Parts: sequence; C-alpha cells; structure tokens
Amino acid sequence: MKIFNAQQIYAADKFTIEKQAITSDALMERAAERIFSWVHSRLQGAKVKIHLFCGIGNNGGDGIALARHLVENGYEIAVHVVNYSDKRSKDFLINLDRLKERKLWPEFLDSDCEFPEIGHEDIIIDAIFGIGLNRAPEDWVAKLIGHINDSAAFILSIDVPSGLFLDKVSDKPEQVIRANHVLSFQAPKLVFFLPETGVFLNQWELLDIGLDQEYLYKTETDFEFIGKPEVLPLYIPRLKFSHKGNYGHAVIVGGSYGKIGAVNLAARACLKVGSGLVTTFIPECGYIPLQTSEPEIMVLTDEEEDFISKIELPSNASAIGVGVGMGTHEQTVAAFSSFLNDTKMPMVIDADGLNILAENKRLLNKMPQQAVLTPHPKELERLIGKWEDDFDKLKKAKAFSKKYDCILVLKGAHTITIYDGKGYINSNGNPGMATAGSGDVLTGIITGLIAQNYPPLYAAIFGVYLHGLSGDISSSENGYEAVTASTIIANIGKAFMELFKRASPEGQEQPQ
Ligand SMILES: NC(=O)C1=CN([C@@H]2O[C@H](COP(=O)(O)OP(=O)(O)OC[C@H]3O[C@@H](n4cnc5c(N)ncnc54)[C@H](OP(=O)(O)O)[C@@H]3O)[C@@H](O)[C@H]2O)[C@@H](O)CC1
Ligand SMILES: Nc1ncnc2c1ncn2[C@@H]1O[C@H](COP(=O)(O)OP(=O)(O)O)[C@@H](O)[C@H]1O
Ligand SMILES: [K+]
Repeated sequence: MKIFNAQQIYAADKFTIEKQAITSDALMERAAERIFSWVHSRLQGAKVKIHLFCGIGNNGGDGIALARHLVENGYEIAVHVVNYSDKRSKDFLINLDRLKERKLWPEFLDSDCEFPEIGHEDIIIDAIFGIGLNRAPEDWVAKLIGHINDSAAFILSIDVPSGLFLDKVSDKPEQVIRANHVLSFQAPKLVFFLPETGVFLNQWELLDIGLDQEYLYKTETDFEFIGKPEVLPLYIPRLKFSHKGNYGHAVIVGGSYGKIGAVNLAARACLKVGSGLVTTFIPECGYIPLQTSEPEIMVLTDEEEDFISKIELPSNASAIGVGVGMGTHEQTVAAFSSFLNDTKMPMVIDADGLNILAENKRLLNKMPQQAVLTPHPKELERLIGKWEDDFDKLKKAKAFSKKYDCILVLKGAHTITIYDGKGYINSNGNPGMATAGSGDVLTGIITGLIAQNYPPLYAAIFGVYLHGLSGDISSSENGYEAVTASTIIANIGKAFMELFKRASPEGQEQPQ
C-alpha cells in the first residue's frame, strides 16, 4: 500500500473533486460520514460525553461535520473550536453554519480562555490540526494539547494526531496529541511508523473516502507499506518435479568462541525457508555442537579454534550470510576483507560483518552488487553516521544505499527496507521479537530466500514480512515474553501457511 506525502494527498483531493465533479464540501461530508459510522458502530448510542476539539481548517471542518451527525443521532457532545487563526477554511465555515442551524453553538477557545473540564471517562475527538500543520502551535494551543493529553480520556484523532508534523519531528513532544486511536483518510502516513513519531499513537485505521483510484495507482511514492497483498506476488512456488539442487545452497559464515549459537539460528532459518542445502563456515570450536545438534546442516571449519581467519566456501554455494556472532578479531577482519575481494556472490551482511565494514569503510566499495545489509539502529549509526531525526536517518540511509548499490534493512518495530530511493515499511512483528538472536534468524531467512533465487530486494521484503509473521504467531501462542529466536524459527512453516490463507465471505480465513 502506498504511503503518500501531504502534497500528494492534497493533489489527490483536488483531482478527485474535479474528476467526480463534486464539491470539496461533499468530500468532507464523506469523510465525516465515515468517521461517524465508525464511532456509532462502536458506541451504539451510549450515554458518554464526547468532546470535539476542532481547529479552523479542514481537519476542524471534519470535526464540526462529525458533530452534526453525532447530535442528530442523540449523542451528548460538546464542541470546542480551537480558534488559533482568523483564516478559517471555506468548508469549516459551511459546516459551522450547518451546526448552528441545528441550534448547536460551539464554545470558542482562544489564548485567554479557561480550558474545558474533561472527565476521565469522556471521549475526545481530536480535530485540531491535520496534515496542514506547518509550524509549531502557539503556546496556548500547546497548553490545550497538554490539557487534553492529561485528561486520561480516550482520544480519537482525525487523520493524524494534532501537532504531529508529516515531515519532521517536533522538538516539543508535549505539543503533540497522544492518540489512543487514529482514523486516517485513505492511506497511512509515514509518521505512524517511525520510532520518534509513531509513539504518539497506539493504533491507526484507514477510512476510505473514495479518493480517485486511478490517481492513487499512478502516483509514485517514496514509501510503501508492506502487508500480505504486497508479499504474496513475490513468493516463488516449489515445483512437483524439483529436487534439492533447485533450491540453492545457502552458506552462513560466522561464529566465534561463545557465539556459535548465532550461526546455528541463522542456518536453521535458512533451512526452514526452504533452502535446498545449508552449510556453515565456523571456527573449529563450533564443530561438535553444531554437527551434533543440527543433522541437516553441513559444517566447514576454520583452522583457528575460536575465531575465523580464512573464509572458504563450498564450490556450489549460491548465497552467503556473513557476520553473525563472528567477532572482529584482526585476523577475522583480514579474512573478511580478502573474502570480499574474491566473492561476488549474492550476500547478506549482518552484525560483526557490518561492524567490520563500519570500521573499515574502504571495504564498502568491495561489496557485491545489491548486497543486503541488516543493521539494527546502533549498527546503522556506525555505518551512516549520526542523524538529526528519523527523517534525516531515512535520507542518509537512502544516500548510502545508492552510493554502494546495497539494500539496507533498517531493523526495528517497523523494519524499513531501502533500495533505489524507495522505502518498504514492514507491517507486522511485535515487541516479543526484541530478544537475543532474532536478528540472526532474519539473516538466515533472507539468505535462504536468495539462495532459492529470490532477487535480493524481494528476499529482503518477503523475508522481513515472514520473520514478523513468525514472531506474531510465536507471541500469539505464548505471549511476548516467551518469544525466543528459536520459537520464531519453529513458526516459519506456520507463517508460510498463513500467507496462503484467504478471507472467506464471513471474514474467517481459509487455506487457498
Ligand atoms: N483528501 C483528504 O485526505 C481529505 C482531507 N480532509 C481533511 O483536511 C485536513 C487538512 O486540512 P487543512 O489543509 O485545512 O489543514 P489543517 O491541518 O486543518 O490546518 C489548518 C490550517 O492551519 C494553519 N496552520 C498550520 N499550522 C499552524 C499552527 N501551528 N498554528 C496556527 N495555524 C496553523 C495552516 O494555514 P496557514 O495559516 O499556514 O495558511 C493550515 O492550513 C486533513 O488532515 C483532513 O482532516 C477532509 O476534509 C477531506 C479530504
Ligand atoms: N518492538 C519490536 N517490534 C517488532 N520487531 C522487533 C521489535 N524489536 C525488535 N524486533 C525485530 O527483532 C530483530 C532484532 O534484531 P537484532 O537487534 O539484530 O537482534 P540480535 O542481534 O539479537 O539477533 C529485528 O528483525 C527487529 O526488527
Ligand atoms: K487531528
């Protein structure tokens, strides 16, 4: 699903109005009707007090139009207009008049007003600012936002939490609404997924307001939200008359004394995503534990007991995952360096592989084309340097990916895969996955997919989704705390099965 920026949304709005020959007020009415039916289907006329805080632009207009629907359906409401500017939008004014025609007079709040009392069981509709926010709110508006946040009432934000910019991080977090739920129009916003801005909302949902589909389809975006519909077409089916030779030979290079487990996890993940053959290349000390615990996995060893000093691959290797648990011994650095000189095979680089690259930046130019790098935030910082905020991070990551022709997988709650100027934002996964070794599993998954001939970008996008889905199945069975890297591996099979379930008319999923 595409993630549009504010300019693109405004353009879609304009295009839709022209093509459908409707007024902008009709589009606002559509938006308000969608919000109303969402609220009404949940509250079912409950006698709960609803405070609507409405700005004077179109976001406020949505709120005012919603107020009319609520009052016509018997809800107990209080409408507070946050009068932060004289420049009221046309559709705000149209809807204000309609409200007044129904004998409902909003309370106007300004810089020297008293803020309304809000009970902790009340509901707040936040329609102060939408995607038009372009500067920090004035002091009194910021204080009002603080007052709303402190109320402990349930906050439903319209389109975006008010005070949240779409293209930068607010330097004053207390000036942003902390929404329990956001009803956003048509498409998700990038800010829902970044660590510094996503914290302002618990959940989000989309409301279809009928923006022109052709326009949305044709408009190229910088970011895409990756769910099941996006990953399914990437899947490569297994063929009846195939044999293990058709599914590639994945090699995991890594491990050091005390960290052989990382290789074990990555290699098991390679197998579980369907790699035909899996070999590990590890220091001698890992031979017996790995060979005895994982009969399906072949083991090659370094001459050194505790670390890697010279990397050698099986002759028919088809993809390499390098770096997990590898350490940064100087002989390992030398081995990795000459390995990069000699090998142009598809490669996933993680953990100490990334740390070695960051310490020896000249090696970056030796990476094979479209190498997949899977840094967590600290590793990313070592590679691309410090960033000012999450938007700057994305900009720097895109520049890095372009410079070195690599695919960057920025791991986090919403992992973002970057390539060719575009970001693919993963939709699933959970905090249970913040556990030792879950990144090693991801490295194995992506390596195992590339070994089977998935193009590296698709392997990264598909692999990240599959990893998140396996993590979600793990937590749904055992809770967040009990998710371990091994349970994620154990659920990869179920994750594949889940991918091929389709929704039945009743909304229950069935196998395809
Ligand atoms: N296609 C869609 O998705 C549809 C979207 N719709 C809705 O429209 C919303 C966008 O509406 P909007 O453009 O009127 O902007 P909004 O956020 O209400 O701000 C109002 C104005 O405030 C100003 N301003 C900015 N910052 C400020 C500040 N700190 N302090 C004071 N003033 C400030 C700035 O004007 P300026 O003063 O800069 O000229 C700005 O224009 C969108 O989020 C959605 O809810 C639907 O109605 C239907 C279809
Ligand atoms: N809060 C979270 N929500 C979703 N996924 C998460 C969360 N925290 C971590 N993960 C995922 O878990 C993995 C952790 O990777 P990493 O930090 O490299 O772990 P390790 O080094 O222990 O293997 C990443 O794929 C990341 O996206
Ligand atoms: K809002």
